[in-house]
Amino acid sequence: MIIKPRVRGFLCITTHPTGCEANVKRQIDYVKGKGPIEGGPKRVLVIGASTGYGLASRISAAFGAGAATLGIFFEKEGTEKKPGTAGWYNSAAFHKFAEAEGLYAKSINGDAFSDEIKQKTIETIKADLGQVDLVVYSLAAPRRQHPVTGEIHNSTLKPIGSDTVQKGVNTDKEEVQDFHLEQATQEEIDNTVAVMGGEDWQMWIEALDEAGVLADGAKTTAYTYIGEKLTWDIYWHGTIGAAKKDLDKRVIDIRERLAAHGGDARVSVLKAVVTQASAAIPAMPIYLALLFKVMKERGVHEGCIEQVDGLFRDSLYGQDPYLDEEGRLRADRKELDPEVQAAVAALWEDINTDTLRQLSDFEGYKREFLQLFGFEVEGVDYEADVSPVAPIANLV
Ligand SMILES: NC(=O)c1ccc[n+]([C@@H]2O[C@H](COP(=O)([O-])OP(=O)(O)OC[C@H]3O[C@@H](n4cnc5c(N)ncnc54)[C@H](O)[C@@H]3O)[C@@H](O)[C@H]2O)c1
Repeated sequence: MIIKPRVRGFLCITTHPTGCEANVKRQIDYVKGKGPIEGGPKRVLVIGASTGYGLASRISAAFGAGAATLGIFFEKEGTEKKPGTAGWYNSAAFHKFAEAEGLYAKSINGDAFSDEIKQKTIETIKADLGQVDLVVYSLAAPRRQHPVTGEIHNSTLKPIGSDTVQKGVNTDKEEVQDFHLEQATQEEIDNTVAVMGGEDWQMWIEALDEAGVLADGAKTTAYTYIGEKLTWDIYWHGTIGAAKKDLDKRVIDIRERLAAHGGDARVSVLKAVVTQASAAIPAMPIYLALLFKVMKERGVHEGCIEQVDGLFRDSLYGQDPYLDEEGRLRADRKELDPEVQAAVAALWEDINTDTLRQLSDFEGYKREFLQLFGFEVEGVDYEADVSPVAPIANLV
């Protein structure tokens, strides 16, 4: 089959297996090029392991620290007629490369919010690894069925306290528009916290700990974004920010639990990057296009793998971690550099449909967006026939 991109809003409904494999390979090569991660983890569980920051975490652990990895994700397999999701192909490629180097890799495809998948994970760890010494929590989901109440919570991306008008780019028409965003109701805030807050992270750690599968000294981290004034209305001060603040609350108990066995729990703050999750956030595409322009000009542009590889080396397993006053690990320092933020803010003022391409790196944003789905990846022959059926070796 010849597969071409078909973009619908913030999604691309087709994916390219060869392009996804090339993306994974590039990330592996990046990590290997940096050399081994001193004192890195050896048995790692990654929840949300198939795309974005979770995939980069799995790659950093495996190819930087030589770790055995167990990955949890929710993806769709391709058929002869229809491509699967990008995370499926990424994982198939990850398994292929890991196994070629003799690295243990197993994956579980299912709903990480459920008790069933937590149990399956625990059984797999017991059978194969005994225990794990790092748990990365990198889920980004639009909904969650609560395992106790059975209730389905849907997350929303809205401001809190008042309606706002936010400049954004209509990615279909490629026009800059004002988007009117209605303030969230309390119910919407609560539902977003239920999906993207820390309860599920805490449930995971409690279940793993009670089953005795966390090694002495085990660490865990969950990822967050804070950003600066430009995105605060929609992010940090909005519904998703409320969920992220819940991580900051929950981490205290999680840390206490792990500290009892010499371990640690941290929220890690990562920079804004293009992922399937961030493409759905209003104002993020335009912010990213401006941020790319400014950070590329300064030679400090980074994507998922550069961020996570740095987080592992400098902070999670570094001698002198970048900690903030709240005890979070910070990998977003270059994005929040006041000079970078001031430059983005100045461009933001002047951006409109006519100046979109001149003032921002919208082309770079679009390319990275398509690359998430395996398109526009260098060195890939998109005219070549490709099978959408790609098995994942060692799927539990
Ligand atoms: N993208 C950014 O700019 C950014 C910045 C800082 C922090 N973060 C945080 O990083 C984390 C990961 O986000 P991302 O941007 O890499 O997202 P992503 O969409 O690329 O990845 C989400 C992952 O979660 C998995 N997943 C979703 N629902 C699931 C379910 N029910 N069961 C099992 N797996 C499920 C997916 O399969 C995938 O592996 C999030 O906490 C996000 O807030 C993202």
